[in-house]
Amino acid sequence: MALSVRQLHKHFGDIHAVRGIDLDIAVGECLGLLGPNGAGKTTTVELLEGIQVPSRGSVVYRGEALGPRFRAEAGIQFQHTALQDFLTVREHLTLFARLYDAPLPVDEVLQRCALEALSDRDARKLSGGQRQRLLLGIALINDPAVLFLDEPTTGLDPQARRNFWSLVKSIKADGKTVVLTTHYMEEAYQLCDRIAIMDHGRIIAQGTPSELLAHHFGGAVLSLPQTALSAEQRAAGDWRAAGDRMESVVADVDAALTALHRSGTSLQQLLIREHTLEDLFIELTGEALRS
Ligand SMILES: Nc1ncnc2c1ncn2[C@@H]1O[C@H](COP(=O)(O)OP(=O)(O)OP(=O)(O)O)[C@@H](O)[C@H]1O
Repeated sequence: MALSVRQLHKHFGDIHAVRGIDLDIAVGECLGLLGPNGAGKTTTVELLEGIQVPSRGSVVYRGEALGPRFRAEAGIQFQHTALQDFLTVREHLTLFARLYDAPLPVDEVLQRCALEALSDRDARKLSGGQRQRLLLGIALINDPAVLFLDEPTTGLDPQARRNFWSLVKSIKADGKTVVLTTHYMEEAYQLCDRIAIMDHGRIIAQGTPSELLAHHFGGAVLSLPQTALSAEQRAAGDWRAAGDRMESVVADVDAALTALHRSGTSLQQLLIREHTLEDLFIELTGEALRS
């Protein structure tokens, strides 16, 4: 295992932010931590990074407590406040490279993160996506074995987000272990081999995306325009609003369609789709992820 966590707890005064987490992250795996705001994702990642000290429990990296080996082999993508005014992209990478005994050549990291054309630009003049690529470059400067990305694409436009995903995929292909927190279901689906869903400081489900879906759902999701359902049906609680339509998670599609047909509901505009991770997230936490 790259990282093993046992019975991890973190208190901030009266707030019990992390409440007994057990987690194993295999070498070369990309693990995604998902959860609603305040679930404890950032605190958990900071405990894994050694930035926060657990109130109770242990974090072990390759069989050892977090120590010099972990610090040499971990890469952390910081928030943009870590960037210095007046320094260029290249100067940032050079500055952070000095912190390590055997950093990667700055030019290699520039190329890796598609920053070559921006190397002399003042970091304050970067777009959101370019800044995230610089922060990723800083995290990669020590050629880490394990990379931590905390909400790396929040606030990026869809194109910049996709570009960032391609970069992370190429880094994964090098065999690096990646720990990622995200609010974006598609990001988790695209990048993560395994997903842990957190709520109220606990992991409430974990597995590969397909395992999670297979374990929690049979059947499918039915979708009808709101106008196709009677007020009584809408109030019954089996249907939830999804834009101008209503959706219902059903275990037995045949039985559900027969019941709808018998009740006189028009099925002309019926859509049937597979379950997604978003459905699972809502089912488990009662909240929608930010899209
Ligand atoms: N340094 C701190 N001092 C006091 N409380 C804290 C501190 N850091 C986090 N918390 C609290 O711990 C809980 C978990 O916060 P955390 O930031 O880990 O959640 P999160 O899942 O990352 O949320 P978000 O998605 O909003 O970033 C919250 O109630 C938060 O207010």
